[in-house]
Amino acid sequence: MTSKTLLGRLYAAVGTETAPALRRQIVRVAVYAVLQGVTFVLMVPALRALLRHDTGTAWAWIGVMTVSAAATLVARHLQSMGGFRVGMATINGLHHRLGDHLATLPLGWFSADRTGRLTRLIGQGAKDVSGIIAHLLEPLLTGTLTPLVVVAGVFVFDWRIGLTLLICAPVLYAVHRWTTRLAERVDDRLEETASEANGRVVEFARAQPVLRASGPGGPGLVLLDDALEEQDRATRRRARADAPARMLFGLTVQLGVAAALVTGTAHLLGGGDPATTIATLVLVVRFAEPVTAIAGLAGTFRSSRAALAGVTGVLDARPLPEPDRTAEEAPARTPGSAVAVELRDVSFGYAPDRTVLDGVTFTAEAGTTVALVGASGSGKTTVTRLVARFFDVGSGSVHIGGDDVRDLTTDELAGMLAMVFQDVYLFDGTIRENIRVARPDAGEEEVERVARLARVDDIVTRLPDGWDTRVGEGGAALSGGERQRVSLARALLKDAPVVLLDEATASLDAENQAAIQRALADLSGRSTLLVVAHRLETITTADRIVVLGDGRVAESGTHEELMALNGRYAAFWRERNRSLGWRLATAEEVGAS
Ligand SMILES: Nc1ncnc2c1ncn2[C@@H]1O[C@H](COP(=O)(O)OP(=O)(O)OP(=O)(O)O)[C@@H](O)[C@H]1O
Repeated sequence: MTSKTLLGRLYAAVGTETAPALRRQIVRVAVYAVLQGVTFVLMVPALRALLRHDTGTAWAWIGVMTVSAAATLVARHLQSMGGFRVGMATINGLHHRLGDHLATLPLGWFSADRTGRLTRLIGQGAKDVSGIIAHLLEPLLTGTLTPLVVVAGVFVFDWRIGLTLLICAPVLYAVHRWTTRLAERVDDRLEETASEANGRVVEFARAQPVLRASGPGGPGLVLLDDALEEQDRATRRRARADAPARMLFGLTVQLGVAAALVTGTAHLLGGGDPATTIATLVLVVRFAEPVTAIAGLAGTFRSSRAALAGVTGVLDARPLPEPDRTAEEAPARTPGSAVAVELRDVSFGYAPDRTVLDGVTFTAEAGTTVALVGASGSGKTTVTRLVARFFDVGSGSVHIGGDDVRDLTTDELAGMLAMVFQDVYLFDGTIRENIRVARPDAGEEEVERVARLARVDDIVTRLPDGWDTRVGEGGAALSGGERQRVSLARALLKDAPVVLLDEATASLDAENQAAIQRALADLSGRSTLLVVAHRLETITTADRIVVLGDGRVAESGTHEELMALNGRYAAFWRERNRSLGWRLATAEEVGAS
């Protein structure tokens, strides 16, 4: 990445709030870089006068140089303080910008791997971006502006040496670009292998029960080993690529200096003024210092580039289009009353070449319970995600209360829905706080009522500090079924017009089954319930069953109607009953023995 695109991206990333402060900081650093160059240049007339034994003129120039050096020091102090200040403001600003932007992104954007990368981005990434301002701006500008001022000064004193340096500049730039590109290629590979290795380590830790069952040296360990070895190889390749790149750049700079020396010496031998030439050549050496410093920072440049790319990648993610109207123009609605959910000829695929839903049409009338049934992968969960607008449909439309979900703002849609999905997230707070998230102004009795209905009170009595027990990050202190019960309590408290429920696929214990049943009974009538149903009880008691197959609605009706049809649903039902019967029989046998 060139300095220009780095700065351009930096501007875009920090946003309009921090951009003016960043601009001022760039000016501060630029003033410092130019002053530093001017101080270097002032050395030439001072040195020339000394070489000519003209002490009076020399002292005058040394005086001017001292003033310039003092100004450089002040500028340096101001830019370094500014760098720190603007860097801190950038971290804060980026956290807010990322937070605000994330809140507008479709829920479907938050896949597991993205969420993993986001954690790193918000912590380390924001720091790395602010590091560009605090630590990279200075070498970047002093590595370009200071040498430019030096070259201009050299021109004033000896145009031949100046011209030699000017000819070297594009060569230097080309070599810098070339070596950077080479190193970037190795870097990309290193980044890839590091991500792969990180993923494998997490997988290795998470999949311990499975891996242990497959014995030592099992496939998990082999995969992790391979990933770590690949990362190791990439690290060594980078070290091998880095050193020659840096050496090549340093060599080019030295060649430039040597060319200037040769030009100067030739001029001297041809009868040029020795004082001016020698003083100018001393200045040339000054030209090399900041330029060479840039090469030493190549690695930092590249990691900053990666951090910036990560941040801009998130900030560039497109939010779902919001309707172009004010809150007052929102469709009128009776609060708390159930509304119909309708899918009209909906087609959708996660990837363009793979259709998951292909012309799905059905209606869940207001206040009814609709069970979505179908083979694994038939798109049941996808239907609920489209209703909640995790993604927008490919074609067709989804309506809630008669309105296309795309015509509702994110807040309006969120206000109408309660979601009880399998991957329930609980905040690291108490259970009470976790339920209350659904409706912060709910009274104490109401919270306790819904907790009883979802049988959260049973969980509470088992916990060491009862209601005040913290549940750990993500609800780690609770089992999956218990987390879902807290989530059910949230849905009950929210009393949303539409409730989307993804029943656990794993067979539930009696307590969790009872919790779901009571919650569903409480919600039915008051809310429209769309349930990805796995339990036979939920399915048979639903007002309507929608059977998905081959991306379409294969059958739809009540349990009795579908059984009479003797099609896909009847086959599914017989199959489920058989497996359930087998399980019950086994349980009885176990009990009898
Ligand atoms: N985030 C995703 N990205 C890409 N493909 C996905 C994603 N989520 C689901 N799919 C694919 O879409 C298809 C439908 O998945 P969906 O989860 O809706 O099925 P389901 O009927 O709910 O399955 P199950 O009963 O096993 O939960 C599957 O082939 C699945 O692999």
